Amino acid sequence: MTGKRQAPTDCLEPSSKLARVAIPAIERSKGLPDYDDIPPASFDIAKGIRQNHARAIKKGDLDLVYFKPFLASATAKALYQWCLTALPWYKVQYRTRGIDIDTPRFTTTFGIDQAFKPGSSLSVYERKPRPIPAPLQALLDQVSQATGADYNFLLINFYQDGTNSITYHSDDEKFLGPLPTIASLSLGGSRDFLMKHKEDPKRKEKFLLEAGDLIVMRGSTQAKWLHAVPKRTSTVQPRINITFRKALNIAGTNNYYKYNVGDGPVHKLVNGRMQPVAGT
Ligand SMILES: O=C(O)CCC(=O)C(=O)O
Ligand SMILES: [Fe+2]
Repeated sequence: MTGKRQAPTDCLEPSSKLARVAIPAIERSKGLPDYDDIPPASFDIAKGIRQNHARAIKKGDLDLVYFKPFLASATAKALYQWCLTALPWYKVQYRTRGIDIDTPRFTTTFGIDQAFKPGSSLSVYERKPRPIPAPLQALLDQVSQATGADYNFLLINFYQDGTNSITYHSDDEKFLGPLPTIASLSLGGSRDFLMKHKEDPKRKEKFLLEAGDLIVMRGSTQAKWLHAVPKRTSTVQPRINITFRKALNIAGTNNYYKYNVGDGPVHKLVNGRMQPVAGT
């Protein structure tokens, strides 16, 4: 796992946690805010894409593409601020194998799996899926174009400070299919991104992910490697990470909303810190 600083329960956090298809208006459900209220963005993602900054990192069963950066600095900043203030955030708590888990970061997600047919009932889902807000759909389209892969979900993490983390895991759930491509965009403060091989402990990688960077994990990377953003005791600036994925079926939608939205309150930024918002 990620070392001594990791809270023991953090180690048990499941790895689980992204529609080019337009999602129809979704009926409101209790406990979910009105997503039509997500404000539009003043920036134009398409104009903020930096070209020709991609490097392929292929070492046996490790298959990465690192865009450093993918977004121009001003666009990365504007997107960070917009995500932080416009999106509903959650701090999901759940019980697994008899242990209470408090997710050590804030999360949110948008999207619906590929099996969903527009017009069919959404009641089969454990939690109502939410349409991808326009600025994030524009971003998803650019990431899709640059990486040559399709995505239908965005999973978004907010690491408020060094106590926030994601433990070693791989995004290898069956509902992603074999050899999934997962693209991961960093915004805000820099954080270390660690990778280690599942079978060969000598094989390790470390990347300092900075604002605007996009790292893409492809091929057998999820099957053979783990990745983590460990806790830090040194001062780190708040960071947002957006991952792009393609869930093939309902299991993906149910899993992603369970672990990234859950049933608790929405959190918003109040005086620079995330706070639960009363009444939501
Ligand atoms: O924050 C990051 O860079 C990694 C996030 C991640 O691995 C995940 O959400 O599955
Ligand atoms: Fe991951």
